[in-house]
Amino acid sequence: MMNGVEKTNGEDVATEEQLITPWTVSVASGYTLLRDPRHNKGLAFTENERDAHYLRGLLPPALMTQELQEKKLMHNLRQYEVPLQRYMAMMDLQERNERLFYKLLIDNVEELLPVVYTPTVGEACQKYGSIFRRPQGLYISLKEKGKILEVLKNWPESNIQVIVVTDGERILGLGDLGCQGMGIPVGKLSLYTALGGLRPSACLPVTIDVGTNNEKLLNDEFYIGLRQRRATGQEYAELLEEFMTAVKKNYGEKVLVQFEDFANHNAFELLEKYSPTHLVFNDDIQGTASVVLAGLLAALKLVGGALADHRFLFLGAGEAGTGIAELIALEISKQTKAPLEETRKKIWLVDSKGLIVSSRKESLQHFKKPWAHDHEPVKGLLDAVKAIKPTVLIGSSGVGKTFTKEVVEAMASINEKPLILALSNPTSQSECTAEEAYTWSKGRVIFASGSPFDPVEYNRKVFVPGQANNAYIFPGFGLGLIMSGAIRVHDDMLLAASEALAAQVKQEHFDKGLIYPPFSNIRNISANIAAKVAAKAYELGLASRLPRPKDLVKYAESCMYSPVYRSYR
Ligand SMILES: NC(=O)C1=CN([C@@H]2O[C@H](COP(=O)(O)OP(=O)(O)OC[C@H]3O[C@@H](n4cnc5c(N)ncnc54)[C@H](OP(=O)(O)O)[C@@H]3O)[C@@H](O)[C@H]2O)C=CC1
Ligand SMILES: CC(=O)C(=O)O
Ligand SMILES: [Mg+2]
Repeated sequence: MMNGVEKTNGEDVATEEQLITPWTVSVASGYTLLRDPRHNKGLAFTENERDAHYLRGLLPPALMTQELQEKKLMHNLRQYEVPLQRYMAMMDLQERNERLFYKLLIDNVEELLPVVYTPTVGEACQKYGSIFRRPQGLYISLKEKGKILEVLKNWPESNIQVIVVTDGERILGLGDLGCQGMGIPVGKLSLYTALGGLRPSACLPVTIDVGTNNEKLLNDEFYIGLRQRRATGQEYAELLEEFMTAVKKNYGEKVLVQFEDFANHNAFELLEKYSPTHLVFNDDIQGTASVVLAGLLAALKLVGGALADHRFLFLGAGEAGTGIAELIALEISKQTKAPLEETRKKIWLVDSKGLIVSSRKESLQHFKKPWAHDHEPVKGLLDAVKAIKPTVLIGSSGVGKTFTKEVVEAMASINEKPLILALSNPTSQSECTAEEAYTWSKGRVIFASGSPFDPVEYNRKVFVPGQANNAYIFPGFGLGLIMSGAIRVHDDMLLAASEALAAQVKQEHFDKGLIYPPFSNIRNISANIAAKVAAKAYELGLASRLPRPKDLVKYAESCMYSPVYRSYR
């Protein structure tokens, strides 16, 4: 197929009573063709195409291959020293020539991921009002209440397979960025295509705007969102309900809705509410859990023992922290046959008030209650490390510089090879830098972080930090769901994705101290994750695409979008 997972829902499904949008389909040519990012090839249009499509004179005479265009653009991008300028150049390219954008991203993934994704996308969201040029997704605000189905029909594509939606309340570790959170669904979906092979036209970025509590944005004359404080309670729930209903009605049961960067007081509730009726996935809770579990499973080769032999301590007990904790407990429970209530006891979490212990249970949010184990109260992280003596320390608080020298030294005094994951994004919120982790542990730490760090030289040895980011999981996970026609997400699919990712870590990676494979091989990794997720969907009876393809890895690869230019007749 080589052009993305095939379309799943027919276009003419409206009944006689339903209103429809009168779309016409026409062949782009001439000036319009050059301005159409999906079909534009710039100087790569051949002589024949220039004749046949009325392009003569609209282009200078030179012809360029896509490879040469790529070389030129990479050269140009590298001239920019300011990361945000690179981001804007990439967004301009996406709006000018989509295939070239994806070719660049796929072929230079390690270099360009930090540009279109964390950390730069964080800064882009903060300044989105100033850098905004063209809308790249759908904005659904309180003003659209009662009209969301119509709004969905305004989008030029009707065969949508994945929606990434945010309400902008917890953008990375940067807090409430309101409507400017749009950079996140746009960035995540560009990875769906580049890393997971979904067709760009099948991807829909959505930002739900219910206001913002960010005073700075409310007072910013360039702010692009509703200038009011956040709607909550019934008003919020009704808008979300209308959105979820409209999405299913418009795109069918098999459209995947990925919730992204919602604040935890809504995230858990939305996931619980819509899991039974929709194909939904919360990337921050579930995708992060799967990627971290994969890293831990791989790391056992370096630190020894089984997962059940380890003790885990988290700084941060929100979506990421408790999501990961629950998946670790589930995996240990599957491996040892011990009940979840028992396996959870190997896992401890610290929130802004200190260690989560049973004496705090009454006042805890519901997602923290399972982690309130018997222990005397402990205030700070350092004391918690000393009290719990974890083998694994995971940062998921969104607060930077919290893994201090004392904390890392304490981990290194307890463990020969301490495992430390600083998950918070972007780089400014990272719990510590890679250099700090290697230096303070005297080169003994196994370290990975949510945002990328360069390799570090310590004591004449080069250490390569891995990137523990859900970007390893969600593109392949989503591909697996879509190619199998899955109708629901199941926890066992998350475990399958973790195992598939962990299996991709080879000896050469372990030798460098890595617990994740490099992103340079991500499309192959995604195909393997997709195959395992799809296999699980078939096994659980949740797959609707029948018969089941025999070789799921090959099938996944055959479904993946290729950015190579097509020839026009
Ligand atoms: N690497 C990756 O793939 C991913 C990384 N992340 C990152 O994780 C971070 C957290 O995200 P998420 O879990 O969704 O956020 P939440 O808001 O759901 O959770 C944050 C948690 O951190 C706690 N916390 C805040 N400040 C402190 C502090 N000073 N000391 C101790 N605990 C503190 C909060 O405590 P309290 O409950 O008491 O307020 C809360 O439990 C973000 O930076 C995000 O970018 C998220 C998803 C994926
Ligand atoms: C990576 C991601 O999803 C986050 O930081 O929120
Ligand atoms: Mg996120």
